[in-house]
Amino acid sequence: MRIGQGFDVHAFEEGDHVMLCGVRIAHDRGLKAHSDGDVALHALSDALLGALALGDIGHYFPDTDPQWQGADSAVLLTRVYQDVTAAGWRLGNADLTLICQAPKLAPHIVAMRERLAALLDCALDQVSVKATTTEKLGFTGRQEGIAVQAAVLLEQP
Ligand SMILES: Nc1ccn([C@@H]2O[C@H](COP(=O)(O)O)[C@@H](O)[C@H]2O)c(=O)n1
Ligand SMILES: C[C@@]1(CO)OP(=O)(O)OP(=O)(O)OC[C@H]1O
Repeated sequence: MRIGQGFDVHAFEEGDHVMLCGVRIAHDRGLKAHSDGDVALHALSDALLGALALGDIGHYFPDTDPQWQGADSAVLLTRVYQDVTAAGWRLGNADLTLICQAPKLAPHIVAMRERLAALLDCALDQVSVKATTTEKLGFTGRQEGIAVQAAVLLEQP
């Protein structure tokens, strides 16, 4: 077994939605990024890479490369997971904590888990998505951005 963890932050900017775990969520702000800004998929991708000591997504998909401008982070995650499976590993389980004061994420948790399960070709109970505020403290509490922590366990089939 291998364990990995990932962490990512993106700041809010003007916009009308955020992408989280591949799900489009209406909001009065967007997330500033080179890609589509899916901070949750970035943290998860980093956790998968970290589990196998393969580096990070900035190394795989540099934000200086126009190829990844506006990229769908689901495509990036899929590429990362292809490398994981090609190396002989598969997901045991993943657990994500999404940290923001807003938007309210509870109504979207099931859709996010379903999307992750589809992207990682696994069962729903292998992917957990949780949300927490920081009680209005810090940059997430001031609604300046969203942070995500991800943990994964990989197994060899
Ligand atoms: N953006 C968020 C943050 C939290 N929730 C849910 O609210 C509940 C209370 O959160 P705490 O800050 O006290 O940890 C909890 O059940 C979260 O799932 C949310 O929906 N959206
Ligand atoms: C995804 C990539 C590539 O488009 O850019 P961003 O969307 O800015 O995201 P980040 O988490 O800063 O780093 C990974 C990237 O290089």
